[in-house]
Amino acid sequence: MTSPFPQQFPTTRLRRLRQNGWIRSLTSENVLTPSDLIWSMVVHDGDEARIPVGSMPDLYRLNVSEAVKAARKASSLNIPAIAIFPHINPSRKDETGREALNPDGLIPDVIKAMKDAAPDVGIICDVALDPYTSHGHDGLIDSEGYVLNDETSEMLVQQAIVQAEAGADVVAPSDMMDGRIGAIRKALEAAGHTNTMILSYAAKYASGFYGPYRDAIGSATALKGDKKTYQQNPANSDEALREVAMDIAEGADMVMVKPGLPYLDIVRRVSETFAIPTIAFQVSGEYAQIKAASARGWIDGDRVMMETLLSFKRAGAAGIITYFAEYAGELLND
Ligand SMILES: NCC(=O)CCC(=O)O
Ligand SMILES: [Mg+2]
Repeated sequence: MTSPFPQQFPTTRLRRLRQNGWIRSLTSENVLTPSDLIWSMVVHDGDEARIPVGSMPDLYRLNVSEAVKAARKASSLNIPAIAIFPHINPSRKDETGREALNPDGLIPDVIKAMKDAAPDVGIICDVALDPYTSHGHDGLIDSEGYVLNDETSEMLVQQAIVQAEAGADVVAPSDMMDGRIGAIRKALEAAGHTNTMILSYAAKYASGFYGPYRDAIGSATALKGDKKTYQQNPANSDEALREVAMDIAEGADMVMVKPGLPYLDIVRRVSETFAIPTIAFQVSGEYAQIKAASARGWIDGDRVMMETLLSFKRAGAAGIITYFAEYAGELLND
C-alpha cells in the first residue's frame, strides 16, 4: 500500500462528511464572499443613463451619474473594487487612440466622480488603446497592420499617468506589449505615484470569449484582423509563467489570468508558482453563455454563476473580475 492516503471502506466513508448542511459547511475548503469580487463596469460618455448591451443580457453601459450610484452600491455590498472600461463615442476614435491620453476624457471624469462618492471602493483602470482606436487594436499599427510594441508602450505609459493623476488606485495594462509594466512603474515613480498599484494582465489569451465585450465597448465592427501577434496562444501554459515572471520582475503588484474558466489550470499554476495575488477575469463570453443557457431554461443561471465564481477561488484566485459582481454580491449579502 503506497498511497499517502490509506483509506478503507467501510472505516472510511467519505459521504459521512456530506450528509447534511452543517457538516458540509464546516468542512468546506473554500468560500466565496463579496470581498472576492471586482465589479466589471462599462461606462459611456453620453447622456442616456443606462444603455443595454445586446449580447450581455442585464448588463448596461452606464453614464457618469449612474456609475457614481454603482460605486455607492459596491460600497454597500462590500465589493472592494470596480474595474472600469470605456465605450468611447466613435467620433473620438482615431488611428492612434489619442483620446486615451485626454485628462478631461471619460475615464478621468468617472474616476474622479466615483472616488468622490465612494472613496473606500478601489478603482481599477484598463490601460489599453482598443476602446479608443478606429481599428480596434490595443496599440499603434504600422502600414501592414502589425501592432508596434515600443511605440504602443510609450502611449500606455502616458495613459497610465493620466489615470493615476485622476485618482485611479490601480492601473491594469491589458494590452500584452512586452516591457510595458517596467516602463509604467518607472513613470509612476518619477511622477510621485509611488502607491499606485499595477495589476498586470500578464497572461491574456487570444480568445473567442471576448466577443460580447467588443460589442459592449463598440469595438466589434471596428476590429480588423485578430490579436494573435500579441495575446497568448491558447495552447500554451509554460509561456504564461514566463509572462508572469517578467511582469513581477518589472514591478507588477498583482497579476491577471484572462479568460477565466477555460484557463483555471493557468490560475492554479500562477498562484502556486509565484504566490502573488492572482486575479481571474470571468470575461464577457463566459457571462453571455451562462445568461443565454439560463434564459432558455437549460441551466439554473444563479447556481451556475455561483459555482463558477467559487471555482476561481478553488483554483487559487485572490479575486474575480466579473460582470456578475453586482448580482452575485446581492445574493451573497442576503
Ligand atoms: N480589457 C478588458 C477586456 O478585454 C474584457 C474582455 C471581456 O470581458 O470579454
Ligand atoms: Mg508580457
